[in-house]
Amino acid sequence: MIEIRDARKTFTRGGLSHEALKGVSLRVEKGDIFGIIGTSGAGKSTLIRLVNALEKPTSGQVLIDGQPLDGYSERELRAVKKKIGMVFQHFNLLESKTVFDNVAIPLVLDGRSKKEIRERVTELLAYVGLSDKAKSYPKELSGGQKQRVGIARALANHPSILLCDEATSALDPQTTQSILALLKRINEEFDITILIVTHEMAVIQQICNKVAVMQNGEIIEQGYVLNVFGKPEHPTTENFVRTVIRNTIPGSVLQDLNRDRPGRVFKLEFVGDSASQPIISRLVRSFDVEINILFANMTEVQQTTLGNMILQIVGADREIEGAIAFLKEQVDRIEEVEAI
Ligand SMILES: Nc1ncnc2c1ncn2[C@@H]1O[C@H](COP(=O)(O)OP(=O)(O)OP(=O)(O)O)[C@@H](O)[C@H]1O
Repeated sequence: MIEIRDARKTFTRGGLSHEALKGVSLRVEKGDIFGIIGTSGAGKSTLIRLVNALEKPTSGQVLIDGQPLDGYSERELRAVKKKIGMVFQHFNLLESKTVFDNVAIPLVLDGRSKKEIRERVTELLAYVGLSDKAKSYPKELSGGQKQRVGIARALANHPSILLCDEATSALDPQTTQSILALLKRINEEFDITILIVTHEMAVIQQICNKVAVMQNGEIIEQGYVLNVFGKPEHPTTENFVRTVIRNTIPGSVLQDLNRDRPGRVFKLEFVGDSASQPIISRLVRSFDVEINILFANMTEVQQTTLGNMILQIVGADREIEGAIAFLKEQVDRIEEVEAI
């Protein structure tokens, strides 16, 4: 379990100070895949560096399994850090060492025997699917393979926490998928808590169960991924959600629509079961209206379907009002799109 309590971090350079974290609090429970998303400079990396004690907060506390990091001696802190694996955006592999030797680094530093190292590295390379690359050098690997080496190295000491700083940002979409699948498998099979920093909402959507959105050194929204995706509160969160769940139509379409066939346009959102109900056919059977579906989309988040639809309702005012009242009962959110 990771807990951050009102952490502030001020960097001072050349007489100028910058507050990178302005009182951040969050709690990552055992077994979570917790995503931190934010634009560049939001403070994400600084936050993750507090968790592995690469930085100390200017004020506030970081607790691992209930114990504050600032309460440990240097020696105790080293033991705690051994239980925290780190995966980096640019892999941070040693180019002069083979894949085997890169994965072995934490074990060598920990003073393990040659036999132990050989067994553990062999096991890890098999786990990440790179048994045949043990003698290769990093420059002979693809980006995805390099990241698998980075992940194997991070797992070497049987950590209970894995920190991933933009672990897929340097990879193409297909490789990103396979690395995310590997992280999810690690979380499930070894019960490793994962804290993942990213600027891509698709990463959050695919593997995280909880998310915190950061902006200018603050957490502006946090919660279960399904809730945040279903009902983003802050405009920045809404913008992030819209990068993976689109729900807009071009203004020109709206303009043509209202000129050719005046009606009212609504955005609907469905969560879970309501996404699979035949709501539109019930609507046209119950009210004397015409429905023009302009956009429809379904996305899966945490094994739950989120649906979005934009539709135009044409008909007499009274019928449209009846249809809106019906929709309000059936869908999770309804919002009128203003005419242009
Ligand atoms: N060691 C440092 N010295 C001075 N300023 C720093 C230092 N580390 C980070 N900062 C500043 O703190 C702010 C937050 O940086 P941080 O790297 O945590 O953001 P980020 O959200 O991870 O951004 P990115 O996605 O671009 O990495 C930035 O304005 C950055 O310039």
